Amino acid sequence: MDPESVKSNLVLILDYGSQYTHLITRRIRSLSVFSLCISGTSSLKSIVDLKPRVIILSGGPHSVHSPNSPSFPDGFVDYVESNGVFVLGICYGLQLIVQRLGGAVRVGERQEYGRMEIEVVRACGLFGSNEVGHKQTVWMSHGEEAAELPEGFEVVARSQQGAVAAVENRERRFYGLQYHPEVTHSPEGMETLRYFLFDVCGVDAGWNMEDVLNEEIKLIKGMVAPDDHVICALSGGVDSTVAATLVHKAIGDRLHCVFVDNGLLRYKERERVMETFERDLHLPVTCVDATDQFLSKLKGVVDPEMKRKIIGKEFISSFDAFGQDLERKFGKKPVYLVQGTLYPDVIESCPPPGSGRTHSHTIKSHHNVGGLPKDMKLKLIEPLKLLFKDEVLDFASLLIEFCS
Ligand SMILES: Nc1ncnc2c1ncn2[C@@H]1O[C@H](COP(=O)(O)OP(=O)(O)OP(=O)(O)O)[C@@H](O)[C@H]1O
Repeated sequence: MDPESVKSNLVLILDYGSQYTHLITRRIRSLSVFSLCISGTSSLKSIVDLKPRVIILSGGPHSVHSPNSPSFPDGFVDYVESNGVFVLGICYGLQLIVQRLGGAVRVGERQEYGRMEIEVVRACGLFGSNEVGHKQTVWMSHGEEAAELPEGFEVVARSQQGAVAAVENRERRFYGLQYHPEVTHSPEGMETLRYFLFDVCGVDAGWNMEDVLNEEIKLIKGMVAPDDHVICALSGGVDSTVAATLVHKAIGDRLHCVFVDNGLLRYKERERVMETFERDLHLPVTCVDATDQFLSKLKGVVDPEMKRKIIGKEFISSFDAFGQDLERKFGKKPVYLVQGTLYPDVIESCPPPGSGRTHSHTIKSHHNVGGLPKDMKLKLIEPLKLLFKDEVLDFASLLIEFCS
């Protein structure tokens, strides 16, 4: 699928702090549809800029009645309606829709936690061809419930206790599930997400790792000028190795990898790592023996936090020295630093919604040794920053095929 089609089928998750939000993102991707997760309190502009086809409002630990409970921005409803964007609220997300569109949410007499049975009470795209009367087990986790629906909304499923379990307003393209379809305790949950995305919203599937790989190579080639040099610090772990292999595929030997032996490696780790890089991955790597440098600085230090800081600082100084060597050799300072940042690193570096801390749109990159210096001149290349770990493993298998 070409990058434009991927973008035009984007499913955007607005995160209200549920422990399952990443799982929703992951589940949607497993249906070959690209999805991104941003804070539920993001500005309207940051939502509009992404031009999502579908928006999912996640669950969260809040009450819609709390004064500081997180919500979508003003103008959101107008925006989605005038652009034909479909919206699905899950748990707290459903309650937000109900409350903000003129219905009422109250503390339920029947607070529901754990496995429950729900019954379809009205034929609806969310449940595909399942007819009225179809029962399924779902995972509930809510204290409040939709007590009055906004005008034009219909209940399409109820729990065994009679609480609202699913709602829709087809005309306005708003849908809601009080339960969590993304968890395996809702065995038919994936089917429901599938019906919603493909039958209700008409999303096209087709996002795949091969396209991601080709697109990343294209991006890196476009970004790094022909006389630019790039550094990558390799730990021997999956993330930096995959990132480096990809960048090497894109720019060849203008990538310079460094592996630092800090004297704290496992038995024969240095030999094993270097052999893997050279023999199996054909990745040129310089091994820096900094054992004395690290161990002399760590001598006598017992506080673990202090040790961590010293190690971080010494790593940075080893990378600096490596950069200077390259500058002497090529007559130009390296311009970029490759990092194996993953999507969870990116998401986790945003403050949780409702925490009172402001959401930052500049996502900080925190995947590095002991923190990068604030005045660092190197620009970052983070080719894996939109992928989850298991996606990186798929990506790696593909990359190995691609490189062999
Ligand atoms: N011995 C080392 N030599 C060079 N760089 C290193 C070394 N150890 C760690 N790094 C760098 O620091 C980053 C973060 O280190 P950390 O041990 O937290 O890795 P990680 O998050 O598990 O990722 P990875 O899978 O790449 O190891 C690594 O990705 C790598 O860029």
